[in-house]
Amino acid sequence: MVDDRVREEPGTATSGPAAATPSKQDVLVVTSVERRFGDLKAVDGVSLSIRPGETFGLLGPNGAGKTTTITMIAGLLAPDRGTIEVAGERMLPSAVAVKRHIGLVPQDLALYPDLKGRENLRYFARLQGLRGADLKHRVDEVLEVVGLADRAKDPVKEYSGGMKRRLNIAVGLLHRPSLLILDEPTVGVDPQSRNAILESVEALAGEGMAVLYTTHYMEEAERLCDRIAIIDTGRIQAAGTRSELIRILGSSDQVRLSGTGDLRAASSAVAQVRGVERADVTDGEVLVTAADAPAALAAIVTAASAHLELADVEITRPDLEQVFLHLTGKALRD
Ligand SMILES: Nc1ncnc2c1ncn2[C@@H]1O[C@H](COP(=O)(O)OP(=O)(O)OP(=O)(O)O)[C@@H](O)[C@H]1O
Repeated sequence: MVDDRVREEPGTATSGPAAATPSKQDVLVVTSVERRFGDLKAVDGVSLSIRPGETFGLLGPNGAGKTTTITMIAGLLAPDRGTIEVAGERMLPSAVAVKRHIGLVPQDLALYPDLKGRENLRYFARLQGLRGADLKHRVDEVLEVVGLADRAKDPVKEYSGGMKRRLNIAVGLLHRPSLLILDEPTVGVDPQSRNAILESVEALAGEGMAVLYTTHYMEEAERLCDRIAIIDTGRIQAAGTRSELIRILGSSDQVRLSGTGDLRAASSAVAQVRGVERADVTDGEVLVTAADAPAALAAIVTAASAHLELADVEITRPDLEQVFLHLTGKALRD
C-alpha cells in the first residue's frame, strides 16, 4: 500500500512497478530494485530517493530485506533488476569512483582491537588516500562527531560494544561521503552510546549529509527520520513522513485536559484552535482530537486556560508500530 500523494513528491519511496519521481538534487535514487537468493525474493521492487540533509529510515523487522537493499546501494551486491544511482552515477559492484560518495557502516565491526581508536582511524584514513595535516584534521573531526575524542588513546579492545560501534561509524565518515548508510547501528549497544549515535546522526544531517538509516526500533525512526519507508517481505509497504504514515490509520492524536473551571467553555474555545479537529467534554475532561497535537499544544493550552485551571495535560499519539501492524498484520518486533 502506497500513499499516491507521497509518490508524487520528489524524494519518495515505493515498491512495485511504479517508479519514483526523483529530483536532480537527490543523492540517491533507487528504482524498482529486485534481488533473489534462490527461491527467496529478498528485495521485491524497492524504489526510494534521498535528498542532501535528509535522514531516510528503512523500518522493518528482521529479515525484511533492509540489509540486502543497502548492500546493493553500497555496490557490494548486484540487483537482479532495477537501477541505483548515487550522486547521478550508476552504482554497480564493478563501479569504483561512485563508491566514494558512500559511507557504509555495516552491522559487523571492522576494527583492529589491539590498535588505539585514533590509530584505527589513521589506518583507514590512509586507505582512503588522506595524508598529512588533512588526515590529522579529519581524524580529529570524526572523533568529535561520534563523541570519542577523550578515548582516542585507548586500545579498541578496551572499548564497550557501543564505543566500537561509534568508532565504526567514524571510519565510515573519514572520506566525507555525501550519503551515510547505517545498518541497525544501535542494536545491542548501551544507552549512552545509543544516545551518542543518535546525536551524531542528527548533527551530520544538520550539516547536509544524506543518511539512510535501517532499524527495527520505531522510536529511532520517529526521532531521526524526515521520511520513513516501512519494509516487510522485501517490499516497501508505505512511505512518507511520520504524519503521512500515521494518516494511513485514519486516526488522529488526542489531548486530554483536566482541571477545575468551565469545561464546556474550555471545550468550545479549544475547538476554535487551528489544527484541532474536535473538542468534547467527556468524563469530566476536555478530550481534543488533532492531526498533530504537539504542534497545536501551546494554542490548545492557552485557549483552555482562559476557562480552566489546568491540572493535567496528556497527549496520546498513534505510533508507527500500529501503522506497521495495520499494513502487515504483524508486530514490528519479533
Ligand atoms: N546471502 C544470502 N543468502 C540467502 N538468503 C539471504 C542472504 N542474505 C539475506 N538472505 C535472506 O533474505 C531475507 C532478507 O534478509 P536481510 O538481511 O536483507 O533482512 P533485514 O531486514 O536486514 O534483516 P536483519 O535485521 O535480520 O539483517 C532474509 O530472509 C534472509 O534470510
